[in-house]
Amino acid sequence: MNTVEFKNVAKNRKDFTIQNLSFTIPTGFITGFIGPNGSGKTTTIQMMMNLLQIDKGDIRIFGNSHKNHHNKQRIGFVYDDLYMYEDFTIANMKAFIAPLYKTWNENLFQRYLAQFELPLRKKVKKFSKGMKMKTSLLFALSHEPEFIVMDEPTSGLDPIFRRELLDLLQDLMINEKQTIFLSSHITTDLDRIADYIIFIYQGKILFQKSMEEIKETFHVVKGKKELIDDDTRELFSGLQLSNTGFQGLFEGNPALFEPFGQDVFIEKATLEDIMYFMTRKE
Ligand SMILES: Nc1ncnc2c1ncn2[C@@H]1O[C@H](COP(=O)(O)OP(=O)(O)OP(=O)(O)O)[C@@H](O)[C@H]1O
Repeated sequence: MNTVEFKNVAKNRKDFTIQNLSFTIPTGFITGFIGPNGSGKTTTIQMMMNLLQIDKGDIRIFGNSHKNHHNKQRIGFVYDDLYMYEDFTIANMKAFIAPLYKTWNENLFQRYLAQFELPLRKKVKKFSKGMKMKTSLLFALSHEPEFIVMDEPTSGLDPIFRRELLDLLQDLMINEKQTIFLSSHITTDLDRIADYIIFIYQGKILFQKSMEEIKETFHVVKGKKELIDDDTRELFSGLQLSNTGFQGLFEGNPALFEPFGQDVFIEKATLEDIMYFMTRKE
């Protein structure tokens, strides 16, 4: 079952185009959304949250149109821009936000407030970036959403809280109905917690795969430069040549390289390797 379905979505911005964007977010899993700067992650999330009009295509959330305002009750949206609330304190924000949600859980709010060590009576505009992210997370989680959407939640967080956040997300998954979608540059975070990865580059989806499949099929192959010719070059999704050697990203069964014996060195690719090689311009 899918919580979200994008079908052939198109959007033209000034110098940026998204065409035929199709992907799904499976229910009950953590899906990571990766791509280099400016590849369209925030644009995609804004379209999903109906903050940005789409030009063409169809977006479904919980099987409904993404414009259905009842969806909001069931979604927790986390982002670090709280510009609407700059002059509010967390106490003011709660008075405003809590009544909007039928499923508001005050005990949970108090628990996260203490856990995140946030001040109740300080103005949001005096918060650091990390504190704003924590505040957004606090409100998103306190109404017990089925679907949590996070745009770069770990950027601006110190490594200790980043770790805590990732642990918290994993704990949330114990309740199997929950679905999490998060964009991140920090691919090591996703290596740790994601079940699925969607990779976007220049407004196009390069792939959507399970972490298991990624770990099985993507490898970095290293060896001497002489091994690269027109035929072997074709094997790689991205290649880096130095004076003496090469490194390339290979997708498929690495047994293919067995005949090369000690002449090549093969290791499993990390998400960072995959992003690096697949977006390399030779
Ligand atoms: N308000 C806007 N009007 C016009 N173009 C925009 C606007 N916001 C973003 N863009 C353009 O859309 C493209 C995609 O940006 P987007 O923020 O979606 O990428 P991203 O993958 O989230 O990047 P990052 O990782 O840097 O946050 C960029 O070329 C950007 O210049």
